[in-house]
Amino acid sequence: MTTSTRGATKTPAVLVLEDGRIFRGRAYGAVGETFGEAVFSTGMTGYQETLTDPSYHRQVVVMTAPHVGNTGVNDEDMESKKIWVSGYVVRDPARVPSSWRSRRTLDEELDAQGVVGISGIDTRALTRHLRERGAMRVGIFSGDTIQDDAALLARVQEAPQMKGANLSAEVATTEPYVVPALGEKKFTVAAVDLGIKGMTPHRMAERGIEVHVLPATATVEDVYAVNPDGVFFSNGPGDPATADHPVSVMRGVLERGTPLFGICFGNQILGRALGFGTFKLKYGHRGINQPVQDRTTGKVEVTAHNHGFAVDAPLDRVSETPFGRAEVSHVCLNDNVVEGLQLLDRPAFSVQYHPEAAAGPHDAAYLFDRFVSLMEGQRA
Ligand SMILES: NC(=O)CC[C@H](N)C(=O)O
Repeated sequence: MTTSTRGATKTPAVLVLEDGRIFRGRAYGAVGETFGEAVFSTGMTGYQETLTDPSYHRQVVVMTAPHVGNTGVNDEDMESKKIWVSGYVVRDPARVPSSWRSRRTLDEELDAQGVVGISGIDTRALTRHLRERGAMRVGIFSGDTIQDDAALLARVQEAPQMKGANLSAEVATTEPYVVPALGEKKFTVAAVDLGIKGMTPHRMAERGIEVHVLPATATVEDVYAVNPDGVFFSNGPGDPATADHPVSVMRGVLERGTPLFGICFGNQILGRALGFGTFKLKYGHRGINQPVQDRTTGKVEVTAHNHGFAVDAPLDRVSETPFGRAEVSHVCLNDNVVEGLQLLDRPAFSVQYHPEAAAGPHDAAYLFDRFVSLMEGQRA
């Protein structure tokens, strides 16, 4: 058990939404100011994985779970080397975390990494506001950065929008690296890192895959230089409409007919490579309790999500694309948003959600096995 050395801070903090709504609370984590897109996550657990998911870069995450920090921070559950959220909003922070794995409090960790947060606000009212009005820009200000409300609002309205943001290069590795297969090596996969979570190569390694993680700037030649049995495109932050380079690399992979799998941003890139559009959802899907139907089997799975954009593809028919026939393989049962795509004439598929399950239920783990089957099929 770790007890906070910081204690419950009394430093005032203000959260200002771009439409002028204001919430007042207390500083949580670092004291200062921050800006981003306000989004809410409905996960009751898994805050460490959320905070370190690079797809949250430039987003201020509002937790709908009222009590956050209960299990502190451990050294095992990070999905990348640092916290990527640009701000963190909680209602009631745990003062004394309790877990045998805890090493520090969440408050201390946020402070150590310079992440500005706010606590003690009505996160339910804030979430309802975002649900009605849509995701929007937000600023959090604490300590000396607090000015009069009009001045703070003007600052928020100057902050960059998420629509049109090209962010993969800001989070992805700059150097290639290899995640070795666990046990016998059966396949080699080139994984294009657009903001990859650590659990994803691990899930492949568990299946005998040696994963060559490549920078977001990798070319088709870089991908084939590792002599891959399959190619993977990762999750990542930003607007998929800006991801022209990965789209052209993916088209090169589809032309060659190498088995291909994409997750989240990777699904949006497959959508674009096939000629579909992408669009911004009103407030997105974030959490670990989202129902999805696999239309190829009819089975329903409960899944982890983190996306603010989606693919615009027809649900009711097979589409003709430059790479043959394609269909929507998965759909979200809450709102009919496209959650997966598959090609019928080539070994390629993707999902909009997170089968790596970090955090989240493991219902969708079969998708990694599907990728393995495609690679086995190619060898047969
Ligand atoms: N997790 C992801 O890959 C997110 C993809 C994209 N940035 C979105 O918000 O929809």
